[in-house]
Amino acid sequence: MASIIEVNGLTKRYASGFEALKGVDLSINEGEIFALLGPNGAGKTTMISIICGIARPTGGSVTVAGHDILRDYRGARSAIGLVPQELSTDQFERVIDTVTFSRGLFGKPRNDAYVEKVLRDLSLWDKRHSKILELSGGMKRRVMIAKALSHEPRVLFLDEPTAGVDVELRRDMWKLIGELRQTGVTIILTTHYIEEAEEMADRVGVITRGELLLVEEKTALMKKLGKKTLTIVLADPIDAVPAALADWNVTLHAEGSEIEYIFDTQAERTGVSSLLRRLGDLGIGYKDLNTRQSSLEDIFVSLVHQEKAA
Ligand SMILES: Nc1ncnc2c1ncn2[C@@H]1O[C@H](COP(=O)(O)OP(=O)(O)OP(=O)(O)O)[C@@H](O)[C@H]1O
Repeated sequence: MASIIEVNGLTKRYASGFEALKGVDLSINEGEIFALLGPNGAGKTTMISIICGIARPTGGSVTVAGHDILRDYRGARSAIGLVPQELSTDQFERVIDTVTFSRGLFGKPRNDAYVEKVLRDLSLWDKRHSKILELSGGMKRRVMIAKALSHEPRVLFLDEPTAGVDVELRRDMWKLIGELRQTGVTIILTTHYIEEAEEMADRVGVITRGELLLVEEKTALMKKLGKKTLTIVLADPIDAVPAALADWNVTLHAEGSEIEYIFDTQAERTGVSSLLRRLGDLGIGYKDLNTRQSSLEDIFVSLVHQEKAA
């Protein structure tokens, strides 16, 4: 598959001396939806800002559609549409004017038919003469996307496209992003929400503390993520995990009153029923059981641990 973005050995050290990116290598395939996942402060915005020419790298190189972001900034930038996290648009402007104007900023000749298509695709055509301030939050977000698409970019960056929006709007946004992909545009989105990546991405990259820990096909990653934690609340606390439970790799918590067992929900045998049977055999009673899905946080933690162990 042809790549549209090539990031090589990218580093960023802020003036404060803080190293926000520590040598990132990444290749984005043309036409894919790539989700960049990471906790707060991982370096997602820094990376996007560098690719989009808003921040300068300290080292390494980036090309977008073959254009080096430093040597050929204009070429690289014109291949990119950026939808920032915050709404940044003149509230008093009318929808169609702001989109037309954005196109002009990139030196593209006026093309009313294209602007109409973008507005229709984003269900904004009926609102084209409305002032931005008259629109709902969801529509404002769509105006931001329309602006980003106004100069016909080949890559669209969406920084936290659904941060702080309700469930319904989030679903609408996912549908919309799926539709945009059908038009051939490559989409890179940053998110905290694992479901967002699960719903949309072809590939997922996990970044933490300035390092890209992994880049994987979503389906492969989901297999890894299909883990749950079972908490067994014991009737009476125990001092240590009995040797007879060694096969389950359980851990003791809450001063010996809870046993935790992490299991793979995709596995043929999760080990849950045999664990409970073994507890019964050992005469260890329990008064409550609960399970929870591994959160993104858990996944990061386990990835970081794996990384350290390796
Ligand atoms: N201008 C700056 N000067 C110094 N440090 C900065 C600057 N901008 C960002 N940082 C630091 O770099 C790190 C990465 O920040 P960045 O905004 O890229 O993270 P992020 O992954 O986008 O986080 P979030 O999910 O919170 O948006 C953070 O520790 C942040 O404090």
